[in-house]
Amino acid sequence: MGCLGTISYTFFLLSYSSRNPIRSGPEGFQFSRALKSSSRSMYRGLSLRTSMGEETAASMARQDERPSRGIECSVRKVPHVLTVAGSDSGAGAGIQADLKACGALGVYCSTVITAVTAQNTVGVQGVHHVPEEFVGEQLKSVLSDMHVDVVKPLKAALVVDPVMVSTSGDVLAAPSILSVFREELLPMADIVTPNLKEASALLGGVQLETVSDMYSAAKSIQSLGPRNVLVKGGDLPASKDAVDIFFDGEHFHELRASRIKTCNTHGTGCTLASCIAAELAKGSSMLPAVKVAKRFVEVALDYSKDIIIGNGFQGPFDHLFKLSRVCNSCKGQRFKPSDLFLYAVTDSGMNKKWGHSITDVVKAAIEGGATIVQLREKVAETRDFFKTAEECLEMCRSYGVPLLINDRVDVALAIDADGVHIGQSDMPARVARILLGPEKIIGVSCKTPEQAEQAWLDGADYIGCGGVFPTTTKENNLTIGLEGLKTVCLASKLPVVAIGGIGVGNAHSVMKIGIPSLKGVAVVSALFDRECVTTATKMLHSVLMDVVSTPN
Ligand SMILES: Cc1ncc(COP(=O)(O)OP(=O)(O)O)c(N)n1
Ligand SMILES: Cc1ncsc1CCOP(=O)(O)O
Ligand SMILES: [Mg+2]
Repeated sequence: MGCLGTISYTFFLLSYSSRNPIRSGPEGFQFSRALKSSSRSMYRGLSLRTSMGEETAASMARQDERPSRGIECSVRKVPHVLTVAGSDSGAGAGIQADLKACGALGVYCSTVITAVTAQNTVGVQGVHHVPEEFVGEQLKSVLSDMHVDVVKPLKAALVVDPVMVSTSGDVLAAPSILSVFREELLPMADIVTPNLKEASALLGGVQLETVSDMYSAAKSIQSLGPRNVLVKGGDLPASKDAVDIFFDGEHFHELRASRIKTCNTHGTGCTLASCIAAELAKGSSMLPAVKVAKRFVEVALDYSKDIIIGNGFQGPFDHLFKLSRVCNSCKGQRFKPSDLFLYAVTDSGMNKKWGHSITDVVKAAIEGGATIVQLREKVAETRDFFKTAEECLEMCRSYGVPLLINDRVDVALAIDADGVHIGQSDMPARVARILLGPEKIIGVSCKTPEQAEQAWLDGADYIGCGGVFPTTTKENNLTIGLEGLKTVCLASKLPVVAIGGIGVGNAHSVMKIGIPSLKGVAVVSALFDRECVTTATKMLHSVLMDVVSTPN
C-alpha cells in the first residue's frame, strides 16, 4: 500500500509583519484580490460534498491517484495554518514568528510572503515588496497542492492581524490601506486582532484610552463585518495587567494576563494571531483559541525576559522555550567525561541522620572537590524535590558543576537541570533523550556489556557501572565486583563511572583497573554518611588524585 497522504485543514492567517510598512491602497487592493482569486480557484478545483459517504469515496479515489512516496504510512490529520505575511530578517515577527508559534503549538504552517523586510531589534532598514502576481503564485502553489487531500468539507478561517501602527507608535501603513481593511478584509475575517492604535485607525482616529473605550471599539469594529474582534490593550496607559477585549457580536469577554516586565516583546501581535490560527486549525472554537493564544504569549514573554538578542530597544522572544536553557547550560560545553572523576550522589536519609540540609551538603561536596552532583531523593514529595532541586541547581551553577537528577526526568526538565541519571527500570534512555533534547546529560546504570551497548545506541552520555562492592545504600543490588566492572569498561563505547561501596579504602583499587573508559567513582555514603561532608570529599579526592598522578 502506498502512502495515503495527509489530510489538511487550512486556515488563513492574514497578517503583515509588524514594522513591515504596507504601502498605499492599490497594493492592498491587489493583494486582497490575489488572495480572493487564488482561494476561488482552489474552491473551483475541489468538489465539496456534504455527505460523508460521498466525501470519503471521493477522497479515496483521489488518494489512489496519488503517486506513492515509497513508504508505508497511514492517513493522519495535520492541522495546517497558511500564513500570508511579511518576512522579518530579525525573525522576531512576521512569517518567522508565525512559523515558530505554529511549530510550538504543534501545527503545520505554510507561508506566502508578501514582503521581505530588512529589520533588526533597532528598527526597519528596508522593505522589498513581493510583486502581487508572485504573491498569487505562492498562494496557488500552496493551495493547489495542500488542499487536494481535504476529505471533509473545507474549513477555512481567516484571522486578520491588521498591522498598521506598532505598539511603539510606528505608522506601518498608509491611510489608504484603511479602506482595504474596512471594505475587503474585515468582512471576510473570522477574527480581527487590532492593537489600540490600529483599532483607533480603523475607527477613523477615535481616542482609546480606557478599558471602557476598548469595549466600544470592539463593538464598532465588529459592525464592520468580522465575526469576532479582539482589541488588544497591551499599550493601554496605566494598566497593571495586559487587558484585551473580545467581542463575538453578542458577548464581551475581558481577558487579562499579567504584564511581563521585558523589552523582548517584538512580534507579540503576530504571535498572538498565529496562535489563534493554530488553535483554530486544531479544532478549537474561537474564544478558547484566543485564551490559549494569550496565555502562550504571556508564558513565552515571561520565559524570554532575560534573553538578549540584538542591541536595540525591542528584542524578540523565544517561542520554543529553548534559548534560555541553552544560555544557562554549564560553561557552554555540554558534557565532559572528566566531570565523572568524583561523582557525588546525595541521599536524604543520610542527611536526616546527620541533620544536614541538602543544599549544605551539595555545597560541602563541591567545596571538597566533587566534580558532578546527582540528586537522588527517593522519598521526597514532588513539590519539595522540585524546590530543593532548584536551590541546588543555583548552587551548582555558581560553582560551574553539573547537576543531574536521579530518575525524575520531569523534575530535570522543570528546573532545567543539566541532565538525569536513569537505571534499567526507569524511563528508557531513548525516550529521556527525546524529552530532554540533545543538550542534556544522560547517564544510564549498566551491569553488562549489552546494557552498555544499548545505552550508547539510546544516546546516553555515560554509564554508571555497579554495584562494584556490596553496599547497604541500595537494596537488592547485584554486586558485579572489579571483574564485572572491567568487562563493562572494556566493552563500553561511553565513559564509565564506577559505583557501589566505594570509599577512601578501595577507590584506589577501582581506578587501578586502568581501563581508559573508566573516568571516576560515584559515591553516596563515603561522602554523605559523614559528619563533615567537605572533609570526607577532600579525602576521597586526594586518593583519586594519587591514582592519576602515580605512574603504573
Ligand atoms: C552514577 C550512578 N550510577 C548508577 C546509579 C543507579 O541508578 P539506578 O540503577 O536507577 O538506581 P537508583 O539510583 O535509581 O536507585 C546511580 N544512581 N548513579
Ligand atoms: C545507587 C547505587 N547504584 C548502584 S550501587 C548504588 C549505591 C551506592 O551507594 P554507596 O556509595 O553508599 O555504596
Ligand atoms: Mg533509578
